[in-house]
Parts: sequence; C-alpha cells; structure tokens
Amino acid sequence: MDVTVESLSVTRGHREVLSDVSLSAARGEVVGLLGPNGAGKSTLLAAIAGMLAPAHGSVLLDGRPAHLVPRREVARRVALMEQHPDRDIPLRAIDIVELGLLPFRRPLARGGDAAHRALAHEALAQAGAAHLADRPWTALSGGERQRVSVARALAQSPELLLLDEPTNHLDIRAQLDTLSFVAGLGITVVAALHDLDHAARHCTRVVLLSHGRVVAQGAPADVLTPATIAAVYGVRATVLDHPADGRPVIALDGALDPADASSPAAPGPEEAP
Ligand SMILES: Nc1ncnc2c1ncn2[C@@H]1O[C@H](COP(=O)(O)OP(=O)(O)OP(=O)(O)O)[C@@H](O)[C@H]1O
Repeated sequence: MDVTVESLSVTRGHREVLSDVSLSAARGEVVGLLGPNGAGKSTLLAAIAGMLAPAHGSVLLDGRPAHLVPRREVARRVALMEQHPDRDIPLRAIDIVELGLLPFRRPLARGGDAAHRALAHEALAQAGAAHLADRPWTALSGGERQRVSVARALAQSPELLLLDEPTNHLDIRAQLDTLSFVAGLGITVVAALHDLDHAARHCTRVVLLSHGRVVAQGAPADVLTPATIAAVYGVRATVLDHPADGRPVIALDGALDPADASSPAAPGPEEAP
C-alpha cells in the first residue's frame, strides 16, 4: 500500500499537534518516525490509520483519503500496533491475536474459527511468542505483551503495518528479530522508534519530527547527523560509519546545554572545546 501525507495538520484538544507534515511511504518501504516525546509520532500514526481527521491537508492510502476509507476495509488492510494497548481483559494471548482477525470473519462461515486459530498460532510463532499462547494477557510481562501485540498485527497479513515503538519492552535479541522480520515482510511499514541505531539499520527512510513539524527526512545517513540530533534531541552525538555496511552508528555523548541545543548547527563532539 502507498501512503502519502500532504501538508497534514492535526488538532487534538484545541491544540495543533501536527503542522504541515508531508511524507510518503511506497509499497515495501520501511519508514521510521523519530523525534522526542510529544513530537507527534503516535498522532501521525493514528492519522495515517484514518483514526484522526486532518484539520488541514490529507492522508492518502493508495490515493484515497484515509479517514474516508470504510473502517472495515482499513481494519483488513492496515494493522496498527499501538504503544499502550488498553486490554486488561481476562483473555489468553491466543485470543488477543485472534481478535485482530475479527474484521475477516464472515458471518456463519464454516471452519472459520479453526482457520483463524491456526493463523493466530502462526503469527505468535513468527513473533517468537508461541510459548505464550495459553497464558493470560494480564499475567504477561511488558516484553511478552509486546510480542503478542506484534503477532496480533502480523496475523492480519496487512498491506500497511503501523508500529508505535514496537521494541520498547523487548530484550536486544527480540528487538533485532522483530525489526528484521518486519523489514523483511515486503509490505509498507511506518514505525515510531526511539532507538536511532535501529532506525539506521532497518529503515529505508526516516522522518525526524519536533513539536509536530518535520525537521528532516531522507536516508538515515543524511538525517541522523550530529547537528540534527543536537537540534532535535538536545544531545551531543558522534556518528560513525559502520565498518561492514557504512550505515550510521550513533554514540550518544551527553546532554547539551539548552542554549546550544536550540541551534541547528550545534557542534559535534569533535568540534567541542
Ligand atoms: N488525546 C489527546 N488530547 C490532547 N492532546 C493530545 C492527545 N494525545 C496526544 N496529545 C498531545 O499531542 C502531542 C503529540 O503527542 P504524541 O503522542 O503524538 O507524541 P509522540 O511523539 O508519540 O510522543 P512519545 O514519544 O512520548 O510517545 C503531545 O503534546 C501530546 O500531549
């Protein structure tokens, strides 16, 4: 699925939290949304999923305005893995994954339950969570819940996968496995990420947000520079080329003085006195 966001502004609680945001994600691309807390990443994902109507501009899914695509069609073609899934209901992990398949259920379809259960088990296995199938959701750790949430999104076989911080509770192996797997699916992926190294490794393109606006976007090597990291995060960083493939590797060196951080040309460590 192709995603085009054009001059998008979104208002929440009488406040404009996204302003004039434009980006595109072509079929098969993995686009990372980066930026500090409150920058607007989750809001942008919700707008792409058609859950928030634009105040200005548009979100187009394969050329159609997202908030006008029928919800059932969106539910079949787009999977959104939210940051804080609000599900403290007494269900097992396998049931949570199967719930994601509800939009595909045909009324009175024979054998539908068994087929969906098989799909849900397959997705749990892909997410490295086969062993959690019969465990109660309420008794899972943060990382285990995260794996089940990834499985729920995968079970839908979506054409567009929207992920909100998909790795924040995962151990380092699970982080790599999840992102490598997702990036290898060949579908369009838009993921909000905090880890800049993950973004550099797995994303074809990154979009750096600050205060609801796009500060920079492009290939990770072009966007993740000491100057942009300083300007957006207020952090002094050293950016190295990975010896194997040349991708940027980001070493965080320390917090910048707020006065320095506000300058887009904030010095890298090599220039610091
Ligand atoms: N339902 C809401 N009503 C009003 N304001 C909201 C609502 N949800 C989010 N906001 C505000 O919108 C802005 C963007 O929030 P958003 O959750 O999109 O940021 P984010 O980049 O995903 O942050 P984080 O990295 O902390 O998850 C924030 O200032 C936030 O307080």
